[in-house]
Amino acid sequence: MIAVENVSKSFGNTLAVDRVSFEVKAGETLVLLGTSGSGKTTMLRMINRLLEPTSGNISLNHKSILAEPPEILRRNIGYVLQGYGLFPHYTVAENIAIVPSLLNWGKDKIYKRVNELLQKLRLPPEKYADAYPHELSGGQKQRVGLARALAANPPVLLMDEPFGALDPLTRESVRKEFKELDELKAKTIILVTHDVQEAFELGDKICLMDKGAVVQSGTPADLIFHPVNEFVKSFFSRHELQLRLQALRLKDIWRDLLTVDPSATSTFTSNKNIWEATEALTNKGPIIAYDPETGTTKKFEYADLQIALKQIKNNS
Ligand SMILES: Nc1ncnc2c1ncn2[C@@H]1O[C@H](COP(=O)(O)OP(=O)(O)OP(=O)(O)O)[C@@H](O)[C@H]1O
Repeated sequence: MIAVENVSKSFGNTLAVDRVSFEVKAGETLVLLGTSGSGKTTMLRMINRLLEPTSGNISLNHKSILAEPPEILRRNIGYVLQGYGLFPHYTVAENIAIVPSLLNWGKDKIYKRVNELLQKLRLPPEKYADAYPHELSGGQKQRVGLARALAANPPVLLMDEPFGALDPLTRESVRKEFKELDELKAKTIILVTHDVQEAFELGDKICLMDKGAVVQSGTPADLIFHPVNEFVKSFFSRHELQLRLQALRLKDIWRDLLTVDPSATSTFTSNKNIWEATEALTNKGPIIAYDPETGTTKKFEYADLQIALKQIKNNS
C-alpha cells in the first residue's frame, strides 16, 4: 500500500506539487491525470525518491520511504520512463537485465527471466534478444521498457506516460495488451497520463490534478457522474458518452439482462464495462457473460444498450 500525505514540492518559486494526498491499495492502479505542468511527473518521481518532497510524508506498506536508502527502496519499485528510456548501446536483453544484474542474480536466472518476459510481451527472444533499441518500432520499445521495469518482479510499478510516444492506433492496441498482461494483475501501479481515455481504461482510481493540487480523486464513475466542480466537468465533457459507458459495468445492469443456460461458454465476466461489451458486440455478435458472485450467466445484445443509457441518465 502506498500512502501520500500532504506532499508539496517547490522548485525555487514554482510550487510544482501542492499538498497532495492519496492512497493506493495493494493491487490497485491509480492514475494521476492532468494537463501538462500540473505536477504529475514531479509527484511520481518523489515516490521512488528521484526527488525529495519539500514537505509531507510518503509511505510504502506503512513504512516511510525515507527509512531505507533509495537503492533498496527502488528494488521494490519498477519505473517505466517517459519516452522508453532504453540504453541505445545495450541490446534488448541487456536493457531488460539491468536490475537483475544489479541485484547479482546468476547468469542462468537472468537469461531465463529475460526470455520469459520477452515471450510474455510478444517479442520472440530468438529475434529480439540481441537487437538494439534503434531496430525496434515504438510499440516494441515500449514493451522492452515495460519488461525492464518488471524484470526483478517488483510489487510496485510507477509509469510515466508509458504510451505517450506511440501513435494513437498502436497506443490503443498496446494498452489493450497491457490490460491483459498477467504479470501486471497483482501489481500496485501509479500511472501518469494526460489522456482521459487511458485514465478511464486503466485506472481503478483517478486523481485529477491541476496546478500541482488534486482537484478530485475517486473511481472513474465518481469523477464522471459526480464531478465536484466545473473544472472536472469540462475536463471530461468532450468524451462524455464514451466515458460514461466505460464507467458502467455489466454487473450494474445485470438484473435487467436476459438469463441464459449456464453451460454456454463465456469469456466475458460481469466486471467488463459497457463500452468494452459494446465493442465486442460489434465485432463478434451477442456477448455471453458470467457473474462469479451469483454464478449466473447472461446475454448482452444491442437492445441492452438502451438499459445502460437509461441507467446513465438515472445516475446523472
Ligand atoms: N527540475 C525542475 N526545476 C524547476 N521546475 C520544475 C522542475 N521539474 C518540474 N518543474 C516545474 O514544475 C511544474 C510541474 O511539472 P511536472 O513535470 O511535474 O508536470 P506534469 O504534470 O508531469 O507535466 P507533463 O505532462 O508536461 O510532463 C511545472 O511548472 C514545471 O515547469
